[in-house]
Amino acid sequence: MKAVIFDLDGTLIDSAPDLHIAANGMLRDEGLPKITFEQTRSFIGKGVGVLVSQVMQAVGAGNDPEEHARLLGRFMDRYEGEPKNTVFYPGVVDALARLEAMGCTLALCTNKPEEPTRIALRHFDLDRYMKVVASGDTLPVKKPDPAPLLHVMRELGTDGALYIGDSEVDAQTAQAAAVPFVLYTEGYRKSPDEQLPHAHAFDHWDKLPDIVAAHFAPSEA
Ligand SMILES: O=C(O)COP(=O)(O)O
Ligand SMILES: [Mg+2]
Repeated sequence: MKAVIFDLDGTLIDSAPDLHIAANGMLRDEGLPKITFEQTRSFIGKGVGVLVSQVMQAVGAGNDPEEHARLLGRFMDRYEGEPKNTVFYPGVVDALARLEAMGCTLALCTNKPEEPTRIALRHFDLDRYMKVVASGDTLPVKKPDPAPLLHVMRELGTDGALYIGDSEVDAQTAQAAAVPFVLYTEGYRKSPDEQLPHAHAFDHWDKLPDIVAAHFAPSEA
């Protein structure tokens, strides 16, 4: 099986604008100061719980667990609707269609919680491509733990795959799962691309089908 598993935020879709609007809306409700777009962007990748902790830390709102749970609830109330300012990265839909036509089996492994993942997949008509979906709360652990990625592979019934993602968390997850990692360089990573262990990298989705084809091509030997 040619299994290709994708990250969501920063890889297929640029969701940072909606996450930023939800974060600043929550802060405004609480009478707390705003954060910058760059701050929000840098807080994406480890799930909404970590994002809200980092927002609280950035505005000096402490780290009390009850306060965190309350603010997370307020954040989710604002985030969970239809995405309004989230867009595909250029070329994603064509690339997914080409991969499918090449006989690849596609799946998703994201740290975004199940409900907003479901809404985003439906909104962007991505659910038709993804045979298996693991979200941030599908298992008790999230990426960079390898369990969610291994879970997707088990559900697909394969022991080999490629993982496509944009961040340090995705690179670590793939490494821990012993799955080759393909880095999309235009997402939310904070380190230079050479510091993220990867088998291949691409900066435009037009380039991914050839990378996948070469990876799964039978070797000459
Ligand atoms: O919810 C997040 O923090 C990131 O989600 P991702 O795993 O799709 O990048
Ligand atoms: Mg990501």
